[in-house]
Amino acid sequence: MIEVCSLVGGYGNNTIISDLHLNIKKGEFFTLLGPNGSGKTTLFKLITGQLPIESGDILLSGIPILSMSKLEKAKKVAVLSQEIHVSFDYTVEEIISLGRYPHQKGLLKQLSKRDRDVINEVMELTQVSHYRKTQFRMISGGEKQRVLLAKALAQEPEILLLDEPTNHLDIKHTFQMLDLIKKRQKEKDLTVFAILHDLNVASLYADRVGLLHEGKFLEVGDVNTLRKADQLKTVYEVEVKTQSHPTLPKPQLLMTPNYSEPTGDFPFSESYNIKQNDQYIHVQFEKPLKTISNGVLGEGIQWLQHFCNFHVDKNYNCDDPKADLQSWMKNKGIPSELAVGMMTAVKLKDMVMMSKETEGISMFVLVTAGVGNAVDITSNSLTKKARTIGTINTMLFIDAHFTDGALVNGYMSATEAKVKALHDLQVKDPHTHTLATSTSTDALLVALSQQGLQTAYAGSGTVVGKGIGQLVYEATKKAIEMNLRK
Ligand SMILES: Nc1ncnc2c1ncn2[C@@H]1O[C@H](COP(=O)(O)OP(=O)(O)OP(=O)(O)O)[C@@H](O)[C@H]1O
Repeated sequence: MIEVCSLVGGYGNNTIISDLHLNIKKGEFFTLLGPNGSGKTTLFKLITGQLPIESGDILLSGIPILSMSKLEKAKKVAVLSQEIHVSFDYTVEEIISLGRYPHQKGLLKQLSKRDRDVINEVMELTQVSHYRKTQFRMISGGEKQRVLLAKALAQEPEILLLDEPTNHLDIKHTFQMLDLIKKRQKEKDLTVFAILHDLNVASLYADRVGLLHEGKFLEVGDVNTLRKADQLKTVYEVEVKTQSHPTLPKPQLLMTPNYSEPTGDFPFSESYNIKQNDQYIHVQFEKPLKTISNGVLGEGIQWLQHFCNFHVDKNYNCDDPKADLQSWMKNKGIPSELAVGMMTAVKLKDMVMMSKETEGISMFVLVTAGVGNAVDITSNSLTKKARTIGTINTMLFIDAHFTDGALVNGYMSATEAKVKALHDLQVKDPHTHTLATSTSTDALLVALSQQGLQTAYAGSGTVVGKGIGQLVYEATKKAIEMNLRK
């Protein structure tokens, strides 16, 4: 649909694009990426015909652009560039009507019924109908952008060329505009070529991306190209870390500024405060800790500062435990967006706290344990809703610096230690009478100060993993023994 072969172009003697090849398929959403000055706009202008080609070819729908008349091109291609040139006092509707010009017939070039239908449709689509009679110059930059997109769509093009279409838009309108273009791409098999600066937005919408570097493609590929952090560092000269979007299989990039707050090590053992009463346990740190947890609140991997375990009645009706925890925390002045929230029917005075130092790494753990809902995870029987007191809640705090992998390792080590405690105490699944491996609603958090040298492993083959194992084992065993004695 768009074929670029051995393209060379630029400004007079200043060649910017050199020997560039690109093939964009019909119905594809292609995004051109690259740092300032890499040649994106120059390539865009070569494709739109605003700049003359020095050598090479550009074919649109199989036809060389040099052999296309202006009208022929306007029937196939619509352009939305950054520069807004509207010099007359047109209304919004009049501007959009200009998009129908290539399709109008006869000398008088009047709008037909079909033209009017298309104009109304694109106005509805871009949500600009309500200012159809307003002067174009009277609307905001973002609204102008939507009107110009409506004009481009009114052309009913096969190819849509966009130079930073979301430049003046806020987040809501950026996503609204790209959703709309995406919908049009899918419904009308529209081919989209877009320059975007925001790599994360590009990752969410593009089928393929091209990374332009000094007038040449460093790589053209699907959005997973953006997972290559080293390549992005070469091009953009910034440190990036690629992560996956939480709900979509798409990469998202996180930048680390060269500037960082002067932190300095904080004295771990003096930087927290524990509040414990019949209602709740609240561990508060002076600084956020990197935390992995399956808590009702604060789940996944996050930087968090408050760690809470709330007591509930054993008949507690947990329709919306998240909302309950948020409101309880609000009452206590705890910011729930920075907290892990757990619940237990175990009496909180039976909490066990233990600490340990392993090869200079300090750690401490808080465990509340009930085993009424003990489960053998390998058995077939599925436990119904828990009716008795029986949850093991574990909060483990470590003064160390773990990679994300080590964080997962640490989580495994703590879990393995809990299972060993259950086995050594011969806790059984009441349904199968086999040894239990957990209770049906256990919660665990492992929180790290992220101070000192980075550790990549924290499994059973490491000193820190063993330390976690021994500490969690001792504390869990003691907490279960207290519960069993009741
Ligand atoms: N009108 C011009 N005359 C001469 N050189 C130009 C002209 N416009 C751009 N250039 C040069 O061409 C090179 C590429 O510019 P271009 O605008 O294509 O980059 P870009 O990737 O679009 O950058 P940005 O992200 O900043 O918009 C730059 O070195 C620029 O100085």
